[in-house]
Amino acid sequence: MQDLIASSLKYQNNTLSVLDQYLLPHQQVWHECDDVASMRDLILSLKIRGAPLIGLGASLLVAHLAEQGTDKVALAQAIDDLEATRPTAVNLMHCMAKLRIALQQDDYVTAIVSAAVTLFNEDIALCESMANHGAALVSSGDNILTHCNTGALATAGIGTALGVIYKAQQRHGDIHVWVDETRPLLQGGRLTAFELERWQVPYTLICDNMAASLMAAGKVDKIFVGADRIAANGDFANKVGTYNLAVLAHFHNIPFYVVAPLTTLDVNTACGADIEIEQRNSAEVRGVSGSFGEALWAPTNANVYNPAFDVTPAKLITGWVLDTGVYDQQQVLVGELKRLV
Ligand SMILES: CSC[C@H]1O[C@H](OP(=O)(O)O)[C@H](O)[C@@H]1O
Repeated sequence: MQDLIASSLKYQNNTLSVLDQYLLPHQQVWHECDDVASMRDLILSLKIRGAPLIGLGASLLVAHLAEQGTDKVALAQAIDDLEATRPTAVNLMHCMAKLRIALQQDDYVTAIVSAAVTLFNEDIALCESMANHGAALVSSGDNILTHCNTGALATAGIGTALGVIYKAQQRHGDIHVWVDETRPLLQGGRLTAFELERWQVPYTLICDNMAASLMAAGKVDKIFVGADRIAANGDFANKVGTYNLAVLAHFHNIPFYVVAPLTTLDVNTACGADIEIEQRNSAEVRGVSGSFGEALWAPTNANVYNPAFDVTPAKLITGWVLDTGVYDQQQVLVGELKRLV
């Protein structure tokens, strides 16, 4: 398989490597991965994360195993095992479905490798398209609020919502970003801040509970977030805390956009209530850990509610920014999204 290089995932000299996003921004550690158990651990521990990226990482591993001579039965099991790691981000299921089709071909090794490479290169192009469509919605001087991390670290390209912000900054040169730190795993404070600094985009880091007062003070002009799964009716699941922002944006009449590639759209899921929300380990809420070590502040046995995502209803969304264009509520209401796939 050819070399494939992205910000936090690379296949180089027949070796698959993952940048440990749990240790960013203060440590940059790459992990080599050549088996399903390792990839499952990397995905479950969010060392590799981001809806598009986990699908691409899993796909490259299966392609690597195929080239190494793994038999069809073991490859089918690998696809099933990887698909079962995280239930919400549909990009993973999209990628695994493509590999299952490839596995049915006579020359399944070539077909799987070709599918994995295509998925990777397609994602780069999808990011560019989303960014161009989304950047057209940004005005000079905008203060944009974003949640979690949706940049190059989470995709093979420049990202989804953060790709829009990056492209808008290239065009205007005067935007500012409010970055939700995004508890409990701090993808915003650790990863989005890291990426915006790299891109020299002015930003201000805030705790998630500060967004409301910024909106009330008129300091937020637009909100752009990513998605893990968009249902057929336009409802979507995204990092927990996204719904909070959507309700606040609606109350304050602030445009609220979801940015995602078509691989995030799941027309087989009718509405947001049908999206399975990943429940994560209690320890993530009782304290925090990362490259700095760990801190435990809650009682050791504190009961915890820790959904990784929440669901935002279509009625709170101003626009859906996809690689195919921008869609408003009226278009989504009449089923425009379903016609895209
Ligand atoms: C372009 S990434 C989309 C999505 O994935 C993130 O979740 P996680 O960090 O748990 O993988 C977050 O919800 C992003 O908005």
